[in-house]
Amino acid sequence: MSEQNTPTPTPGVTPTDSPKIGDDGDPILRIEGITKQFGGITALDGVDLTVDPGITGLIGPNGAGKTTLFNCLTGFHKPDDGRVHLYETDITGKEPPAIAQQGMVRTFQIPRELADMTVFENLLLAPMNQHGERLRGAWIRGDQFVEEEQVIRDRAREIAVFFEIDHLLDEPAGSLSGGQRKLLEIARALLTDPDIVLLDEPLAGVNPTLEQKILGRIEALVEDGYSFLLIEHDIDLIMDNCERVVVMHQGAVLTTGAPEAVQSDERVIEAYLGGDDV
Ligand SMILES: Nc1ncnc2c1ncn2[C@@H]1O[C@H](COP(=O)(O)OP(=O)(O)OP(=O)(O)O)[C@@H](O)[C@H]1O
Repeated sequence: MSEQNTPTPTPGVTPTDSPKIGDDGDPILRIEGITKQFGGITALDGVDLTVDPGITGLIGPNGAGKTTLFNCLTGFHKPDDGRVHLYETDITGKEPPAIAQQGMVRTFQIPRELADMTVFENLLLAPMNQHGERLRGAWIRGDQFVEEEQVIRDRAREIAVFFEIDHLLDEPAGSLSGGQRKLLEIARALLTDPDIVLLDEPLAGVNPTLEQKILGRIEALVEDGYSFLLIEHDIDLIMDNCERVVVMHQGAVLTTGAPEAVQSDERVIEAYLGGDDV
């Protein structure tokens, strides 16, 4: 990422009691043999993958299985076979709130905000839905118990400032532009205090200025110890902004590696030229 896109990191985004793990280089995610079928369609055909700290791009032609993998990792679909470990914890088959409590959340291609509620109310809902130890710890400052709702409200405001949507807090979420909805979606994910966020095409349909803003925020969050797995169809954007790239094809991992290596891999070129658009 270019320096001009780098925002000032906002300390308030990083919870005081939740050190981001991964400095020692251990993988965040270990995915072993994940399969998923829909009727006669094999969407995932034995996905093996480790995801390291930082920002990892996930690419592949249409129908490669990227979104289905996100769904299987975050509990929205139950895999038919295989295991998923988040750090040392086996999270296979758990429900989304339980996986969020363990430290992994996802955003959706089509943001899922509640249109009739305000932006602020939408932000408050995210952690309220994720009651658990991870957030509860943040409510204790020293020996003093701070009322949970006030802490959540404060963090919601901090994160809104960080994503520059604080001027919209009282607006109905349904009145936001497409790009602002994407910012709200990521902000909501951050409020659950994750270690890793799975972003499903967060930049699709976003204008270039906002795109750079979102990328800048992600970069700042990575510096703060958060990790991201990012589905994106704009290959140049993935190559410019990701430390590692995973390529999926026909329900399996075709290859992983540094952007330059992946870009020049004949199998990757063939997969994309083989029919589908990027
Ligand atoms: N709920 C579902 N029911 C039936 N088939 C599904 C379902 N979800 C996904 N599929 C099928 O599984 C395969 C993988 O789809 P998936 O959406 O995971 O691919 P993708 O790589 O995310 O594609 P795209 O880049 O177009 O979003 C496709 O053949 C798709 O039609």
